[in-house]
Amino acid sequence: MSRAQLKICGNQSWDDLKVLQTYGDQINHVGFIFTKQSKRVVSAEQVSSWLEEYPSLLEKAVAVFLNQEADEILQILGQTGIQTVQLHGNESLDTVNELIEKHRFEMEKKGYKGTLSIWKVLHVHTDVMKRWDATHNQGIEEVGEQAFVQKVEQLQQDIQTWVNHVDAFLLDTQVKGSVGGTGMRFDWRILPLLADFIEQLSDKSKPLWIAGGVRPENVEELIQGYGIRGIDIASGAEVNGKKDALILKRLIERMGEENGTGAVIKST
Ligand SMILES: O=C(O)c1ccccc1NCC(=O)[C@H](O)[C@H](O)COP(=O)(O)O
Repeated sequence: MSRAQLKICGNQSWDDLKVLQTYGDQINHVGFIFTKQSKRVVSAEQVSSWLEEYPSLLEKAVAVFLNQEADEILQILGQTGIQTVQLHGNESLDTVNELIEKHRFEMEKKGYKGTLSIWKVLHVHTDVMKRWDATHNQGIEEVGEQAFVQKVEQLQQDIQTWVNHVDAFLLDTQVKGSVGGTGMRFDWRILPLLADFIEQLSDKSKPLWIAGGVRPENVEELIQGYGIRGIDIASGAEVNGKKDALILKRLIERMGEENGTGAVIKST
């Protein structure tokens, strides 16, 4: 039995990292966002100075990008030393392959061994699930269910496309007009259909992270109810845009000491 894993994303300051350090052992990954489209954007200079101060965070660090060129991503990785990237947009397989190749070349040139770890984000739109729910309640099942089934099939197709090219999947809420870090959850009833699918395709070895509106009040539902083993939070650990020690404490307490089977995707 082991704890579900925790990633705290969108860290923006020394103060945020100081708060995270208090719970260092319980936090498996810390995320930094390098897209200007985020209100939580940080620069490579800032992050490398923070990681110099807190070197134990380097191996936990995840660099988040949104539809950026391979060369820009590589430059930021080179400056910060981060080796895990979260691709949050509609990046193509070509971009990912270019990224992997160029990263390998750079590492070899420097005589380093490290390999790049790639997490692909898949977006679950709030609208489709709401429509499915609403039409179900009104008994017009066919239209709503069709939209739901189409969305599941599309996500399953995306999983199939990416499964052999990435190290982990992250599901996040897609809200019209926003790109991430929305603080809104998607309809988690879709989870078994996607988690089981990933499990079948990847022989249980592909971690699945859930983001979007997770907070202390609902994290148990994800872990106990859906067997999820990777929890990703930005807004749900903040007060006025800053990471908050009390919320983190509550979150970690709610996640429990030993809260599952240790399977990364889901317990069966
Ligand atoms: O958080 C952002 O501002 C953000 C902006 C653009 C792309 C990604 C972004 N966040 C990445 C994350 O992994 C967040 O943790 C995830 O979106 C969940 O956020 P939240 O619902 O706020 O917990």
